[in-house]
Amino acid sequence: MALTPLVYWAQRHEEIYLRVELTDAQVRVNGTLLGVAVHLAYCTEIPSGDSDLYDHLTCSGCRCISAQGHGAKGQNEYEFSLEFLLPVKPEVSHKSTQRQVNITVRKAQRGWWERLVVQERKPVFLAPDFDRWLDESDAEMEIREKFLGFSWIFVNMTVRLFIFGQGEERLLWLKVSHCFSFTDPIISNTPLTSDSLYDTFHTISDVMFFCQILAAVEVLNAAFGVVRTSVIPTLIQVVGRNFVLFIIFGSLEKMHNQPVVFFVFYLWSAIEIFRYPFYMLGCFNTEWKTLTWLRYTVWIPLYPLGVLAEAVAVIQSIPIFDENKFLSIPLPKAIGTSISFSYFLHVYLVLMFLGLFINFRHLYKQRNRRFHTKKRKAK
Ligand SMILES: CCCCCCCCCCCCC/C=C/C(=O)SCCNC(=O)CCNC(=O)[C@H](O)C(C)(C)COP(=O)(O)OP(=O)(O)OC[C@H]1O[C@@H](n2cnc3c(N)ncnc32)[C@H](O)[C@@H]1OP(=O)(O)O
Repeated sequence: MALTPLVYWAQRHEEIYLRVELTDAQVRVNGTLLGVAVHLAYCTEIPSGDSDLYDHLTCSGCRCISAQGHGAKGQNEYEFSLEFLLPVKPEVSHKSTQRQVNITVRKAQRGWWERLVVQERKPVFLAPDFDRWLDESDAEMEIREKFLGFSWIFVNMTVRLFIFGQGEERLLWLKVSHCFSFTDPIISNTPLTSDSLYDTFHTISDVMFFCQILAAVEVLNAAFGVVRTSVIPTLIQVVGRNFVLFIIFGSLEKMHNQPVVFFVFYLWSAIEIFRYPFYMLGCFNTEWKTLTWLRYTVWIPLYPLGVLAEAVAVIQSIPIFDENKFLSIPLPKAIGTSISFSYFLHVYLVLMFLGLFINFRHLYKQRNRRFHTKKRKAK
């Protein structure tokens, strides 16, 4: 008689994770012993007979899953069936180890399920997977905090620009030309500390540090498949921003009063006030067309401008790193000098434009995928 293994589960908005405890499990598919694997079948109703019958079944609204394993130890057969609360997609991915089988099932519709199975009393072999467990509120809190942080930054900077910018003797073009002055980063260091363009770092940096540390979670989310996004573009985005924030601005006091900080922070936050609400609505299966359009369009001018502003910051920091030797690599006394960090910054400038190219292409594809799929569906 087949035994029922312990099955642990957790969910995200798009996926269900099942962890089947099946020590040394081996599985037969069509009679062949495949080693550690799992034999899954979907059906619209719980299968009554041999689940091999359901092996290649594809259905648009699958509701249940059955898995069958063959344990090497004691030659036990293992089997379980679950009838999901809501439909799931027919594709399934699974990974087996010596101790367990991890199964990922995609929900047919994004959303948070109140429980996993149709019946209100959960089967005895089913338990929450506390290693991966997230409440709906946990999943949304992270986006909400980043959104609130970036909104605060954006609104604060806009208000300060209007209030402190008024009555200013300097003309804006002069400020911008200061921002783009590569030769003497100290020129604009001293005057007008009340000017919003010059004291951005002091007023905004704490919140920006907080938001960008939190943004590192986006890479983990992508890497562990919590959200449907590519790891490389996310990594480039987070590493690129954090390099400028922590190394260029954070570690160099002389950069703190540079107007370029204003432009970089403003451009970064300008996209996030659309991106995070777009993700938040997505969590509730809701779409607001204007917001979707803004999320997938505003980056077109913002991304190149953002990278350009970052490049200006990097170029402005080069003479400072040369002067204070911070992060330079000391060489043996016989050679008697050190390798300045500015050499790395020159290489980084090239990497930035490579990163811009990769992410621009990624966002362009995301835009096409989003709008063209929608158009096809509408037809
Ligand atoms: C290897 C390291 C090398 C380092 C080299 C460094 C070089 C650095 C150079 C580049 C430096 C760039 C610095 C940045 C500058 C700026 O930011 S300038 C300002 C303008 N910026 C932008 O416009 C970029 C904004 N950022 C992004 O868009 C993303 O970070 C992205 C990774 C670039 C793209 O996002 P992505 O997630 O891939 O696309 P989406 O279509 O939005 O999402 C895909 C699906 O995933 C869902 N989703 C994603 N996140 C969440 C979430 N947190 N919660 C819920 N859902 C989420 C999303 O809804 C999509 O799902 P579907 O709707 O079902 O498709």
